[in-house]
Amino acid sequence: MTVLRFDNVSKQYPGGHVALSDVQFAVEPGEMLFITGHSGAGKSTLLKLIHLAERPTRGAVLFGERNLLKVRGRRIAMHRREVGVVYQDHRLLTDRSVFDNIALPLILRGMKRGEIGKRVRSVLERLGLGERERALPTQLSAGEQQRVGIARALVGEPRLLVADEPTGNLDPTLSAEIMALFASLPERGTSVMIASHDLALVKRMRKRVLVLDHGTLVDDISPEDLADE
Ligand SMILES: Nc1ncnc2c1ncn2[C@@H]1O[C@H](COP(=O)(O)OP(=O)(O)OP(=O)(O)O)[C@@H](O)[C@H]1O
Repeated sequence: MTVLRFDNVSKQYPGGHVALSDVQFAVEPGEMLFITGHSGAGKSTLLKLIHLAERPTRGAVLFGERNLLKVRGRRIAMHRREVGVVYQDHRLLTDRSVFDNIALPLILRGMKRGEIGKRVRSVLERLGLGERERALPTQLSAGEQQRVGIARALVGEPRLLVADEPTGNLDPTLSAEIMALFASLPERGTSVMIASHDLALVKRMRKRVLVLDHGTLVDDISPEDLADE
C-alpha cells in the first residue's frame, strides 16, 4: 500500500505567500526520494505537512489510509510516532547523553525501560554509535551528532523518515557518508524523503527526485532517468 500521497496540495501561509501549489505525488513502501529546488521553493513546507507542523490550505495529504486533515488533538502525537524527523541542526538535548536523547521518544510514549534499552542499543549498533552511548552531544563530531539525530528518528521504527537538509552542516565526505546511511534504510522497509538543495549530491545518489519551483512540482525524475544523464 502507498505510504504517502499528496492529492493536489496547496499551502498558502497567513501572510498570503503561496508556498505550495497543486502538488501531487505518491511514495511507495521502501522508496527513497529527494525533494530539491531553490531556496524558498517549498521543500520544508512539504515535509512539514507530513508531520503536521503545518496544514494544507487545499487538497489532501494521505498517510496510508489516514487523511491527515482529520488528524487532530491527541491523534497528532500518535501520527508523529509513525514519521521520523531529522533536522539539519539535529536538535539534540546538549545536557543529556546520546542514549538519553535517543530514548526520549520512547519514554514519552510510555515504553517499559527494558524494551527502551534494547531498542536504543540496537539502533546505536546499527548506526555505528555503539561506543558513544554515554557521551554528551557536545563531545561528538558533527557527523556523529547527525547520526544520533537519525537514530532518534529511527528508534520508534517509523514507516517514513523525513529529513530537512540533513547534510547542510557537514563537509562533502561526511555528507556522502550520511546519505549512504539514509540509502541503507529502505532495505528494512522504511521509506525516506530528504529535502536538499545540493543538486550535485542528490544526483550522485541515483534515487527518485522531486523538483519544486516556486511551490510547483515541476519534475519527478526516476533513478533510471538520472542514470541516463
Ligand atoms: N511560517 C511562514 N509564514 C509565512 N511564509 C512562510 C512561512 N514558512 C515559509 N514561508 C515562505 O514559504 C516559502 C517556502 O518556504 P520553505 O521553507 O518551504 O522553502 P524551502 O524550499 O525549504 O527553502 P530553504 O531551502 O531556504 O529552506 C518561502 O517563500 C518562505 O518565505
